[in-house]
Amino acid sequence: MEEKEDFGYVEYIPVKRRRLMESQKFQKGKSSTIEYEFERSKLTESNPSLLFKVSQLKRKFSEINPTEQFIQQEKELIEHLSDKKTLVSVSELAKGITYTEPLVTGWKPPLPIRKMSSRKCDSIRKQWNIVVDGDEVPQPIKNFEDMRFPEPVLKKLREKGILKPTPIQVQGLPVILSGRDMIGISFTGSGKTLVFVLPLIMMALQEEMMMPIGNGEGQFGLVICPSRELAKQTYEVVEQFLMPLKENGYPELRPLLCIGGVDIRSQLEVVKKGVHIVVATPGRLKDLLSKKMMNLDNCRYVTLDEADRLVDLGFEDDIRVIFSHFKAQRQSLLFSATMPTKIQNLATSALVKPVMVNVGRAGAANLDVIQEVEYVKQEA
Ligand SMILES: Nc1ncnc2c1ncn2[C@@H]1O[C@H](COP(=O)(O)OP(=O)(O)OP(=O)(O)O)[C@@H](O)[C@H]1O
Repeated sequence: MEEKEDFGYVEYIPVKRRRLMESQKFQKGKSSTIEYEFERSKLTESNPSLLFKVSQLKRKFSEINPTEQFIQQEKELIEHLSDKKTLVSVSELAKGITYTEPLVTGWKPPLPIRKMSSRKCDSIRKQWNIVVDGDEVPQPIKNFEDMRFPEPVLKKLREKGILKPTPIQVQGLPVILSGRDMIGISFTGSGKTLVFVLPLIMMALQEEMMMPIGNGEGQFGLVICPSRELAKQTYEVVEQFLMPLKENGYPELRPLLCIGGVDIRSQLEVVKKGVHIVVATPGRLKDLLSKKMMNLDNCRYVTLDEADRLVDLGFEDDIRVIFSHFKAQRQSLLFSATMPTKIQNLATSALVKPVMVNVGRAGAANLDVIQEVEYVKQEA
């Protein structure tokens, strides 16, 4: 009985599988090499290997001169490298959070400056060779007093012989004090350190007054530098302004220099007491964050100093890891001497409605500028 039933049984084959079997029958007899080539070319189109990309680039560049080749190559490679990478934290990515509005600070310039017309602002910028870009750019301010720094800070500036702000300070300080994200393009020695250090100290003071940092708690502000030397110099500038504030009855702010080559235990001792401001190089900072010896839970202000060097030295991935530790929106500042595509990509992914302040020297080395050298015969 059972046998009879089995004999008449026709197994049901789903339509999808049937189609597949039909197509396999059809494909039989065709050369397997052709199939393989076809599949391979499909794969190469959708996900080309590095070797394939390089051979394509080489073919493309054989017809253009070496300078154009270099610029084109750099552009293409940067595009491939920076395509999908963004500077946001893991939790932000997971929750689909994107910030659309800048942070608000309690800082406001005096009324006459707030009332300054945009024409007047433009004429000041022109006079100081400042180029700006962005929405609702805060007014430039031509003296430190109107920036409303506390007296101990103003006194320290005077002691250092710093009487009038430099162009990047005239525009950069009001932008940052008002809470905006900023891209600062300036050359070495333009006075940019104070542009991010002074608002950092003001912000940390304000936060400490509202909610003091407890033992073992993390910092309000972070500066990331490409070298230990630069980090040390920046840390010293921070210290110079914290001292007079403390002496004049302001809350104590503890800074930390977080760099490689220094005994990690001494850095952890400072962390235990709770730190307000950290000046770091990417490697050591990433290390401490990954080992959970430090966190960015309270951090709401971050500066990437010399961003072009940070990228050139290969710290881009470390910076991404560091940014993945943020828990909330922060004010982000990026300083660079040049603005090649890779820095633009970094800025776009990290900043919210940024203001760009450019006081770069005319003719400074830049990817958009082709520099040609012509050799001439010396006349007798
Ligand atoms: N407004 C100012 N007036 C006079 N001197 C200033 C002013 N601002 C900064 N300085 C001084 O100029 C020097 C260079 O400033 P700073 O280090 O901030 O420049 P920088 O652009 O950060 O340069 P670098 O790229 O070398 O770090 C410092 O000694 C600083 O104290």
